[in-house]
Amino acid sequence: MLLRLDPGSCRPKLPLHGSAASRAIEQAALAHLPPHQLMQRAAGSIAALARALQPHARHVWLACGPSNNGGDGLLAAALLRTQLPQTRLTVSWQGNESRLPDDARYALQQARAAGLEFSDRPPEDFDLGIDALLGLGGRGLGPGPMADWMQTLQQTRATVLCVDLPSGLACDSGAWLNPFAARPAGPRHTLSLLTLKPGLFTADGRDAAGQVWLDRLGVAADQLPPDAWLNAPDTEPGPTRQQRHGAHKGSHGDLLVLGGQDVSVDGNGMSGAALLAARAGLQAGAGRVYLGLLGAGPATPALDLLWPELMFRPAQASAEGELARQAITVCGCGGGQSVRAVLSALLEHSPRLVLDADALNALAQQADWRAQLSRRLARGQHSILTPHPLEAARLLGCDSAQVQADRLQAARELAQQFQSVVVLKGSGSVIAAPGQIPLINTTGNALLATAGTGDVLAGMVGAYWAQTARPGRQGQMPAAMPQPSPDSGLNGSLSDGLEMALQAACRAVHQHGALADRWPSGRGLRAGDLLAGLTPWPG
Ligand SMILES: NC(=O)C1=CN([C@@H]2O[C@H](COP(=O)(O)OP(=O)(O)OC[C@H]3O[C@@H](n4cnc5c(N)ncnc54)[C@H](OP(=O)(O)O)[C@@H]3O)[C@@H](O)[C@H]2O)[C@@H](O)CC1
Ligand SMILES: Nc1ncnc2c1ncn2[C@@H]1O[C@H](COP(=O)(O)OP(=O)(O)O)[C@@H](O)[C@H]1O
Repeated sequence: MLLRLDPGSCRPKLPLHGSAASRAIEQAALAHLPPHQLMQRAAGSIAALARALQPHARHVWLACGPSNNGGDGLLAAALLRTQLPQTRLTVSWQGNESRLPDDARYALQQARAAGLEFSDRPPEDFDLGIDALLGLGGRGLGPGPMADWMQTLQQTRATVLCVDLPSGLACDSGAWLNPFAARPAGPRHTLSLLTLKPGLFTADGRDAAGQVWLDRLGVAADQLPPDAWLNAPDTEPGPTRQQRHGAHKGSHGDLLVLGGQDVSVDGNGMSGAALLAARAGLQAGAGRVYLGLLGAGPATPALDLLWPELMFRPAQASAEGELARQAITVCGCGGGQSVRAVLSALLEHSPRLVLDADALNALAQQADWRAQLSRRLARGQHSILTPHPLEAARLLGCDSAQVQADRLQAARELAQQFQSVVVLKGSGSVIAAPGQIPLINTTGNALLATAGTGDVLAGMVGAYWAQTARPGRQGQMPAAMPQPSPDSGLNGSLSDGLEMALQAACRAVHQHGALADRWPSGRGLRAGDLLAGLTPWPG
């Protein structure tokens, strides 16, 4: 059965299996099925999707590689020959007949028996291209006919259907291994077979894959634990605040935002970043939002005229005093070097701390703060880190290309090292918690690639967390909080406190991306535009 995956509405939470698990599931299935049955199912599914995508195609080009991915394409071509008698089909095949796996050899025989037209040159004109060059076993394409075909498939304005994975996309990480960019010119679809692969949803994967489809080929994928889950927080509307009556502003949690370095400090004024985070916190439903601007000078505002609900407080006194011990604190947005003045106190006292931007950069510079952060969980204090790839790289002591080469691993490593929930931002944000299977977010797009959207996210994370976890209620799951389901990707050993942090992060990241996905096409998106769309937890 074909399943179309729509970002933002993937429910229930779907498991993602990397190459090793996918191969193990494939081997187990092959052992119980008659010869060639699995590949026949794969070919049937490819042919069905090809017909659905281009029902009136005049010319279909199938580029087929040297092994089973190519076998899928060859067998689909044989099927399409009988299913689309009026359509011209051209097959380009590259491989060594003496080294073909059994299924692929059978597929080549079927394609030849069907009387298909073979050509080493892509047709001048085609309505549908099928990329069946490399799948699970693919490496980057070196120079040669396959690389030329792949480039044709990237440059064409015709629809392209990738079989299992776009050729040369790393299944486990979404890293694009080819020397040319993963930036298709035309509409693109990927039909993932048997399992959904993590690489389709993060790093270069989303550009390379386009619209993702899944066919499990009649094989259950629950035999092996997944390598990741798709992030699908419960978006069913619960009772809205209008439908609840007993609450007061304290019931919705307090949020303290510390950041926004004043321009007088070193000429780098970033007050706007903290204002965005604080406004986002208010709009995402925190009951009370306090704002401490760092490095305040005589001209530092003490009032947000557009959002007078925000309460201004001296930053350092708040970090060291009662407020930081009670509230959820979001620290770092536009903090510059001034963030150093408050970080140590927060790491010591704050029960629930979101660290973003310059707070992460400061941590990267100072080993004793990193050690302090790592010890917080054991002391019952919880932390959420929201790095973009460069901030993650600074924390890990590598460069951002290395982070992007394996985002899942980078997020897992950060979560483990700092005993924190981690949101590694960017296309396909990865959310990880210590010892847990990470999640990949499906919402969001490059409209968010503009200054300040990360500050809005940090405020949202803080606000959702404030509504789910309040000091003094530690260990209790509020009624509004969806309880972890068996398929939630969270194992039983996750403490309630960490679970709440993880759920707040998952929900915030999902909603943040969904706002950009719903934004009218053709209109630019400023970070501040996101604010109007924010809703409190859970309504
Ligand atoms: N068995 C079945 O019934 C089913 C199979 N299925 C399908 O099989 C796919 C997995 O098949 P697969 O394991 O044969 O791997 P695939 O990706 O086709 O090729 C790997 C080969 O290519 C070679 N190679 C790699 N990179 C290269 C490069 N740059 N340039 C040149 N050569 C390169 C590599 O060479 P080597 O690394 O050994 O030197 C190796 O020989 C899976 O994605 C799905 O589509 C499903 O439909 C379910 C049913
Ligand atoms: N191409 C993209 N696709 C999806 N989300 C993106 C993309 N680019 C940026 N984002 C999102 O936008 C936000 C940017 O955050 P960040 O880099 O911290 O910006 P800033 O510090 O300017 O606020 C993150 O939530 C990130 O995941």
